[in-house]
Parts: sequence; structure tokens; C-alpha cells
Amino acid sequence: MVIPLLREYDDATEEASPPATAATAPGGARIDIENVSHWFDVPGGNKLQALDGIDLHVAPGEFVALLGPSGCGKSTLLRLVAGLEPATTGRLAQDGAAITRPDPSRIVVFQDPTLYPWRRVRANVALGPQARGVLRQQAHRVDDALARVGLAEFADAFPHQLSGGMAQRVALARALVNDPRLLILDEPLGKLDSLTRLQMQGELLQLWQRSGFSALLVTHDVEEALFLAQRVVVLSDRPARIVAQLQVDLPYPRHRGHPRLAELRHEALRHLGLDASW
Ligand SMILES: Nc1ncnc2c1ncn2[C@@H]1O[C@H](COP(=O)(O)OP(=O)(O)OP(=O)(O)O)[C@@H](O)[C@H]1O
Repeated sequence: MVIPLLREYDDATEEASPPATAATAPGGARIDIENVSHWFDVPGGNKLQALDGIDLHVAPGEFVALLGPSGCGKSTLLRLVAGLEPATTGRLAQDGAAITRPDPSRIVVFQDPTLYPWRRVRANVALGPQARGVLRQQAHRVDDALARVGLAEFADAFPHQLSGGMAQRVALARALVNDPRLLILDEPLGKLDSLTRLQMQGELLQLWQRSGFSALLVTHDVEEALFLAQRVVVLSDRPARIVAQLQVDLPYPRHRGHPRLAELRHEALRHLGLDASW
């Protein structure tokens, strides 16, 4: 069942071989989240409220991080922005148009890279264009995306031949090949060892700076949020409400030991109800 898909891809790469050029950056999306609340149906006919009156605006090209206690509703908010489900109340819009369904201009990268183990790296990255039936025209973008995450030499590898960090880079390439206008990052570095995680924070930052997409990141790591984002939004316990928005007023690249980052970390932890003295 799978082989025809791979053939289709291999044929496309052989026939369509335009020079690998940098993808045209489409610019970042503006996202408006207006008074969004969300409830889930739970067993017993009850409702569980995950979000409470979220008002959040992401400017084109802005990098915003969401911090909040476990289970407060962060992933739920990302799912609504992605268009994976409709909000119970309120409005979500991209560049003024209501978000009603998933769209390739908004791509989610999850904690698990979820690569197809039987497909080579290149064929995994090609999934989006292939699903949209544009792989023949866009085959060069696949290699370009792999080059952007530093994995050009691993295009023919299988996922089991990659380290955790490399697999997550492939997941990023699979997102980038679609030229997203919004990258939705749900703890994308959460399962990596701490050194790889630090390295990939820098790589993610460079991809964002070069590509110009808007970014909405969920992380449990306060330092990561402050290192990457221009604005850090702190959420309350469930149902999530916005309790603070911290402007990270430091240029890039940021020095992890900058005293301003320490101040902001203290402030973020205080809003999370944690003692930052340790
Ligand atoms: N499909 C669903 N049906 C019922 N309840 C759900 C559903 N999805 C999420 N929830 C509940 O909504 C709340 C918020 O979940 P969500 O995954 O958004 O939290 P989170 O902040 O991302 O958590 P974590 O940081 O632990 O990943 C939780 O109580 C969760 O159990």
C-alpha cells in the first residue's frame, strides 16, 4: 500500500529537479484570539472548562510563548488556533479571516516528531506537498527544508537511523516545507536531552529569524520561553486565563546569563505562583 506513494515521490524528485533555492518567505500571519472560552464534554454529561475569556493578539512575525501550569489549557488553545476544533465561544482569526479548519499556512509541531518509520527522511518531509498534490512542482523545497535544518545529508536515511534531536529537526523541516505563516509549537523540544535542547533553541530562533513566520510556542521551560520569545504570556490554572504578559525587551541573540532574563524569570515564576528564590 505504501510503495506506490514512495514511487510517486521518487518519480517526482527524479523528474522535477529545479535548483534548490530558498523558499520565498511568505511573511508571518496576524492571529487574533478574542474572548475565547472552551468547554469539553466529559463523562456523566458534565462539562470541563479549559479556557476562560482568552484575548491574545499575535502580530505578523511575532514570537509569542505560552507558559502555564500542567493541564491548564495550553494545548487546547493551540488546537483552536490550528483550527483542529472550533472554540465554544469567542473568535479566532488569521489576518482577519475566521479560523474554521486546519490550513497549511498554520503548521503544528508536536513534542513527538511522529515520523513514518517506513518512509525515508525526504519522503517524510514531502508529506504536506504530496497530500496537496503539488509535490512535482515543489520537490526542490523538500531538499531546501532539509538543508535549512542541517539534515541535507540524511535525506535518504530512515527515522530509526536518527537521534531524537535529528528526528525533531525532520519534524521542523516537514513543517517548513509548507512555508507556514504561523508555526504552532507544542513543547517541540520537550523530549530532548538538555544539551540538544539548548542547541535546538538556537536553531529554532535562526529558522524563525530567516523565515519570518509568526510563532506560538507552548513550553514548560521558563528559560526557554524567555530565550526565544518576544512576549511571554502566563496562564492561570485551568480554566486558563491570561494572568500576565511579559515583554522580553532584549535583542537577539540573547545571552542566557543576562540579568534582565533573570528578572523576567523571577517575574514569570511569581505569576505562576512559584517561589523563584531557589
Ligand atoms: N478532548 C478532550 N476531552 C475532554 N477533556 C479534555 C480534552 N482535551 C483536553 N481536555 C482537558 O482539558 C484540560 C486542558 O488540557 P490541555 O491539554 O489543553 O492542557 P495543557 O495545559 O496543555 O497540559 P500539559 O501542560 O500538561 O500538556 C485538561 O484538564 C484536560 O484533561
